[in-house]
Amino acid sequence: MSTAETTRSLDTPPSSDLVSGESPREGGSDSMSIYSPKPKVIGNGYYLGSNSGIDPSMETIAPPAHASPTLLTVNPGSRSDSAMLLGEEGQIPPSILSPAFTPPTTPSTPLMGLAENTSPPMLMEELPKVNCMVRARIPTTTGTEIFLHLYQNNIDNKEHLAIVFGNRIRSRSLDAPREGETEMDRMIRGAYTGRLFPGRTSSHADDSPMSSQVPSRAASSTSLSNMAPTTQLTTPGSGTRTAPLVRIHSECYTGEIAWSARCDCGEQLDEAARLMSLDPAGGVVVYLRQEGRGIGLGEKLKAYNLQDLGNDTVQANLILRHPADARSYGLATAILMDLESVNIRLLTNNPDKIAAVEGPGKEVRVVERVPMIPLAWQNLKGGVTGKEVGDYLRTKITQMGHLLDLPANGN
Ligand SMILES: Nc1nc2c(ncn2[C@@H]2O[C@H](COP(=O)(O)OP(=O)(O)OP(=O)(O)O)[C@@H](O)[C@H]2O)c(=O)[nH]1
Repeated sequence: MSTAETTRSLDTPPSSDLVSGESPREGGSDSMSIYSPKPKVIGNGYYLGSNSGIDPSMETIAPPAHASPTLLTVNPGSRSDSAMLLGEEGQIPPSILSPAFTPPTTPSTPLMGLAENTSPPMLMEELPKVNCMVRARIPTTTGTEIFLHLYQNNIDNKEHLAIVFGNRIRSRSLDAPREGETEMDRMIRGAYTGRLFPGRTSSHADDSPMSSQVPSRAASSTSLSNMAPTTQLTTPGSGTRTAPLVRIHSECYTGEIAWSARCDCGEQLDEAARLMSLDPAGGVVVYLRQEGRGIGLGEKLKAYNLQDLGNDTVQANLILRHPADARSYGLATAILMDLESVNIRLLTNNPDKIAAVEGPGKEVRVVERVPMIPLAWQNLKGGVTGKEVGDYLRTKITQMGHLLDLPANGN
């Protein structure tokens, strides 16, 4: 399934009309982030892992991505490929340390050093507030119909998305009545039950001939509060599975749009969609606009050049003064709560993502992890292959703790 349309930027200012997660608390957005390793920050801005030979006492708060770089002296005893880039004096040429021109707007907090990569992620103190602005039915090229939900939030000005499979999952914030709106307004923003058809006049009643095939949840505030959740707790691996499949997917322009074989992001998105379209419990792809593990597209492209110069995906981020992973998942937690999908089966190999998406108060529960095994490693067609993706996957396993066994053939 093509994902091009889901990644087009529609940046708008954050809305003041936001619906909160279930247990909002006081606090600033600076505490929003979780998940990623905390970098060592040298001087006013260079990140290195704890195996860098740098005095750990120098660890401090990460500066903004556009902060001026500070040159770094590396430990001569641990000279690596990346250190080779640092020049004869062990210093990074200023030309490498250009400011981030596409800094992420999703806030993230300090991250842990690489050696601490497997320790539990810090959880945010407060979930962001999210509001589903509009929803629309998308018939896809595979024949599966999806409902695309567009969200605004109170911590960045990006429009994050939820791609909903099946007809059981609805957004509370979308369905909530808005002051002064007409039935036509509701239908135009997607707050209808069932299916739209020419001449339909009510968002609630569905008198279409296809009504038996579509959801029939009423969309009033009283009926919403009485609604049963779309998910029920299941014992993993047994019984009827009613928890939806969920994929928390981070934007990857290169892998989803530019046919990149450097990563498996496009393959993962397609495979998640395929699995969800087959699953009776339905599914949600929460599509977070945190390109390049949160560093932005421009910085990711620089990281690719550094990879071509002999560094791996983690080293490249570090050389560019970014953490190995700058993402956060509070928005995903809040969106899943809004979709009343609080017991989920999560498609991931990333252990930190599991802990992070559950939220500070376990607002969401991952009742099962469903691994994402690269198609090529299963000898299936359609997978991304090649040296670059092989190196990338190996680094994620060996350095980022991803729960995946390297294939015996070393593919
Ligand atoms: N900085 C950087 N980001 C990358 C690189 N390759 C892919 N990405 C980004 O990584 C993100 C996807 O992360 P992955 O590590 O593939 O997967 P994950 O979400 O951590 O874990 P899974 O749930 O198991 O897939 C997307 O935002 C991509 O744009 C790279 O070499 N450098």
